[in-house]
Amino acid sequence: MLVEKSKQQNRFLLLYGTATGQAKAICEEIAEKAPSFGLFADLFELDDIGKKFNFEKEKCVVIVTSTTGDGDPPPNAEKFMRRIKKRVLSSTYLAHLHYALLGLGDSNYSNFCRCGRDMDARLEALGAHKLYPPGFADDGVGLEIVADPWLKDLYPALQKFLGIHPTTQEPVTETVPCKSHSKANKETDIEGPPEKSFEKLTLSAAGKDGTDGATPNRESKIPVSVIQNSDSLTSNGKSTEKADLVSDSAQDKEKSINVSETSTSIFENGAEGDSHQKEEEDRAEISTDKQTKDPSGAILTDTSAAGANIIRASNRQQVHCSNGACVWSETLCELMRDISQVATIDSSPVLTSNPALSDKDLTVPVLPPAYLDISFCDSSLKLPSLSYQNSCKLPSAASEVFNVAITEAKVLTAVGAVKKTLLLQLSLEGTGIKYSPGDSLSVICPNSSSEVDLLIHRLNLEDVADQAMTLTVKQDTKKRRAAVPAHIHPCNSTLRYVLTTCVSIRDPPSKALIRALVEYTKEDNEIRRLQELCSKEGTQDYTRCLRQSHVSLLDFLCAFPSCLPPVETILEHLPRLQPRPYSACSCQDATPDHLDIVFNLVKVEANPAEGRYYHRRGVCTGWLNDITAPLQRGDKVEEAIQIPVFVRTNQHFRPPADLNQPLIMIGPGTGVAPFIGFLEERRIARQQLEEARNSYGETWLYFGCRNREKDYLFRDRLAEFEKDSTLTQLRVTFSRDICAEEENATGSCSETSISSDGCPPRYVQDQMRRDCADLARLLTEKDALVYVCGDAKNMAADVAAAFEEVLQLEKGMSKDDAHMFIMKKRIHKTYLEDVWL
Ligand SMILES: Cc1cc2nc3c(=O)[nH]c(=O)nc-3n(C[C@H](O)[C@H](O)[C@H](O)COP(=O)(O)O)c2cc1C
Repeated sequence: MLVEKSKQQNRFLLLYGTATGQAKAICEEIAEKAPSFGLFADLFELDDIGKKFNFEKEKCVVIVTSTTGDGDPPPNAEKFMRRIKKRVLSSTYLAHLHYALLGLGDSNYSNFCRCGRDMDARLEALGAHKLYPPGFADDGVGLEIVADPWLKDLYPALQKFLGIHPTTQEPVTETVPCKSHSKANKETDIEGPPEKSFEKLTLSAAGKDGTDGATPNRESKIPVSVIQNSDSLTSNGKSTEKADLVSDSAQDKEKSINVSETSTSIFENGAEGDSHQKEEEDRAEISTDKQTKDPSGAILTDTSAAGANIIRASNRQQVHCSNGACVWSETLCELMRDISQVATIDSSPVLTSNPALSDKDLTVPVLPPAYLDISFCDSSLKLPSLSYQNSCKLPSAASEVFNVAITEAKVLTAVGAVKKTLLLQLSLEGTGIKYSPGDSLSVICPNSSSEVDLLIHRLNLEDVADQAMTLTVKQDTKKRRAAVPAHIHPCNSTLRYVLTTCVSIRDPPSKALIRALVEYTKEDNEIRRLQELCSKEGTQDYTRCLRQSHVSLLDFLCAFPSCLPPVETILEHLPRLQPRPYSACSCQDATPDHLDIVFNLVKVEANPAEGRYYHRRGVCTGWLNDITAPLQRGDKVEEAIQIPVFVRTNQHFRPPADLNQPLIMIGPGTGVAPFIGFLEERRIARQQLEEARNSYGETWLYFGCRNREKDYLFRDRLAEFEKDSTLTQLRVTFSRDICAEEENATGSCSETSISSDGCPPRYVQDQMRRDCADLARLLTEKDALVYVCGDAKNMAADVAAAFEEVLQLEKGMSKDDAHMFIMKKRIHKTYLEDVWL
């Protein structure tokens, strides 16, 4: 049908570049809505250029692209970028083309929306014309703040350009508002103008205008009693909605990656690990730091294993009353209180708007059409060998998926350290894996079994969770291009398996999901609050309450006890569970048989005041910690502990081939990981090239941690690198070792410098300022390569600011000039970041 319609003059080309699926989801939404505006989209990846579309012949193009890595194009936009960047192309090459562009990025990264910006500049330089100004949406504060208005302007701009009269628009038929009073809007919204992707809810005094039934107008009246109810609830609110990543298209399927045998055993290991873990030790560690690179943008945390045990041991009564959902939720809350001694749910900030929205009209998204049907076979299923996520293409995979054995698990931090840091040694034997320092290894992990248990319990699905499940597309769905999400097995699997391995249950619920939940909620005050949270007016509330507080689906459902959605709705909206990348902390030339990764065990405590009702750990780090518990204890394991992994290459963040080239590496905490590989490689190259000994470029490393005795990672190895001059300068700062005298007494002199006030520098950037003469010389005279690895939010920006200060102080540059100097280095890829949120 699409092909046929594509021939029509109301067709446009719709292209996306994505690393984790958000740009694709936005494009799918555009394609879905286009027919309502009399338009038809041909949807492709940017890198389908030359294969599925001919850019030279297109006249109207819409592009949505994210940025990944360090300002790089996503993997499926690289070829496109190379094509349009060809120098031979003239300034009129694309003069026939009109385009609209939406860039996605995150302002926590230095190169905000670099790919979108570069693409826009390049298209313009090639003579293409903008349909209207590009949008650059920030995932750090909420994509929809920019994306929604940009999307609103898109259809009229396309209609105008393609000469489609606005009156030829089809009505939006899927607009259905909420259940009780807002149910009233269903019918009226069906009539509503198609450009409205939101339905309007108007509040008025009770009884003034049939508050409960359907009203003929678009604006329905919500009784004051309801408003007061919603006010009496407790909560706060915040930001952005992550686009759903649900429907990966069939074309994404690549050759089957069968990791199920291992995956299954690993998931069992996970559950086992849950019960074995050293709770005492774990409880001593409290950290809210996000340590792993998380492509989905979600905090990596995990449920306490104790939860599962409590749940398993509990007597799960199914009490049916007029409000069954409520009963389930209360039971759940009881369980959660046991786990974490949390306060009562009704103290949740998720429940109260701030600033108050109770007296505001709300513009809420149209009800996304339901499109999945689920059926269960009566008997429980012994899971067959399943391919991971239904063989759906894995983002950024530069290699096949391999099952690798964990041969060693070492705790690098001392007892009492604030965070526990683990080093895992992974055997490469028989895998053929090739990697270079700077590359990452993505670990395919399951969700926490206890969290899945809790979710199944909350959704009242225990009876069917282990039965054979079949997912199909609803016959009468209004969703265009509806398909079972490509990363979910449509049959021969179980709900427990899908919730464990295919979908992300830790992300805050999207606005589209919240809108759908309205339909399955009984209590008026909860309905109103759900409407607020998914409304345009509640954007700030959504960001604060859900995104910034890292509220999970389970937290959210606990806050809304009368909400009991069918699991199909949940599966329609949950994003795909993403693999977690970790920098290689080794060098293949030095240790060909294994690859090391290092990470902090992420922990987030329950905090009802922020809407989190249960203690959790990183999805991946918690799991890895559990399954390696025997290795950490030094126990002998009979069967190898295997995990599925794949390699992610990094084109730029790698040591220079030329040993003469000076480099400055900044890697506090686990940010030091890639530099261990860098230094190993340089050491070997230096040994091999005798002559290089005389012209070896200066090699500086800045490392920072809290305490010298507790979390100085790789202390001995760094000392060895320093001793054999692989490292020419090692600078280490300790943020919590405050006494300068003590430092002097115990520290090695080369590690840290004491200032005239007797205080050692606390952070790497403090130390950098003290080295300003050397750093300025290295930057301006030697064009040293700079590598920064670690936390994006604070450290990376502070380090860049420190470099700029150094240039101002030592070279007399103005603030702007210093900024420009570093900016140029970024553009020339001599200032590189590998950072995470
Ligand atoms: C590993 C990683 C690197 C990123 N690097 C950048 C960056 O350099 N600049 C930027 O603006 N955003 C960066 N982002 C943010 C993404 O562009 C943003 O989250 C976007 O919404 C993702 O869209 P996608 O799912 O379509 O890839 C990065 C995200 C990840 C996970």
